[in-house]
Amino acid sequence: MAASVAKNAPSSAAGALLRVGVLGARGKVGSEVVKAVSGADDLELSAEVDHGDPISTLTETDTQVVVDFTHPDVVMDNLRFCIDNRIHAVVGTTGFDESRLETLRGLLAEAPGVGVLIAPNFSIGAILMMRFSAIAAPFFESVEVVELHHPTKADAPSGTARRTAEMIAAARRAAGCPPIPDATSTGLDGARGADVEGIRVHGLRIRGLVAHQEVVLGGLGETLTIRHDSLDRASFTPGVLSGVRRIAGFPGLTVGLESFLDLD
Ligand SMILES: NC(=O)C1=CN([C@@H]2O[C@H](COP(=O)(O)OP(=O)(O)OC[C@H]3O[C@@H](n4cnc5c(N)ncnc54)[C@H](OP(=O)(O)O)[C@@H]3O)[C@@H](O)[C@H]2O)C=CC1
Ligand SMILES: O=C(O)C1=N[C@H](C(=O)O)C[C@H](O)C1
Repeated sequence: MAASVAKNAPSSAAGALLRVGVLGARGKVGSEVVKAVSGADDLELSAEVDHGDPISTLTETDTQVVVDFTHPDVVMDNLRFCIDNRIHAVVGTTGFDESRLETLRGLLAEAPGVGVLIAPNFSIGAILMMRFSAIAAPFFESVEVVELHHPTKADAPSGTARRTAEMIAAARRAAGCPPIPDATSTGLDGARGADVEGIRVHGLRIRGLVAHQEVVLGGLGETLTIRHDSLDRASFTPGVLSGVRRIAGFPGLTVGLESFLDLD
């Protein structure tokens, strides 16, 4: 391990700038984060690391907080490095299931004071769309999630869709809702989408799109559609910067940027 104490006091408190490194710095979202960090008065861009660059740049540059927008296949190794080196991490990369989260909790237990935020979506509109969907879900018989993204997206369903479905399922369980009606007994595999805790999730990959989601709810003689559109990847950066500024105050694992917001 390169350091024995967490670098968990935002140095801006002492007048210095908080040193922020970006993993996936040349990617579609990472490059927007680089611009946003560079433009923030209280932050200093300490490292830009992309595929093929040495991750040790982070420790060599005394990076205090890392932002990761890379790929589901590499993010766990990146986080192992950060936690071992007592660097806080704000993670947008998707692909986190319960087993990955459990692994992170184990690693963080060995690194007191280090904070890791995993947020399936950093845009405020998407966070509210998820929250509104969970609030509405127990009031309707039917609910399904449709996510729509650019065709270069690595994973399906999107992390946002998976999390939305989990939140909806939890809200319906808590309210004692019966299973969603669906009489389908024949057809082609996949035609009804993926099943996330009893909630159907459908994925579209369409050239020209960025990141979009609809949650369609239905009851007796009515439907409600809750839709969010990220039209530009800049939509993710205010949430990322909030995470960067606050992560040191949240040691351990946090899932969802909403934990940092006052939504209740
Ligand atoms: N939470 C949120 O709000 C959002 C999350 N995302 C998620 O973020 C991730 C990235 O998305 P996006 O920017 O569109 O993808 P991109 O493919 O455009 O960017 C990923 C970048 O990471 C690079 N990379 C790959 N491996 C490593 C590594 N080991 N170390 C450093 N860099 C590496 C890639 O290089 P190369 O291409 O050469 O492999 C690429 O430049 C996805 O999981 C996506 O779902 C996206 C938008 C918002
Ligand atoms: O890959 C993307 O583009 C996005 N990924 C995240 C996800 O999988 O939910 C967030 C947003 O949908 C954009």
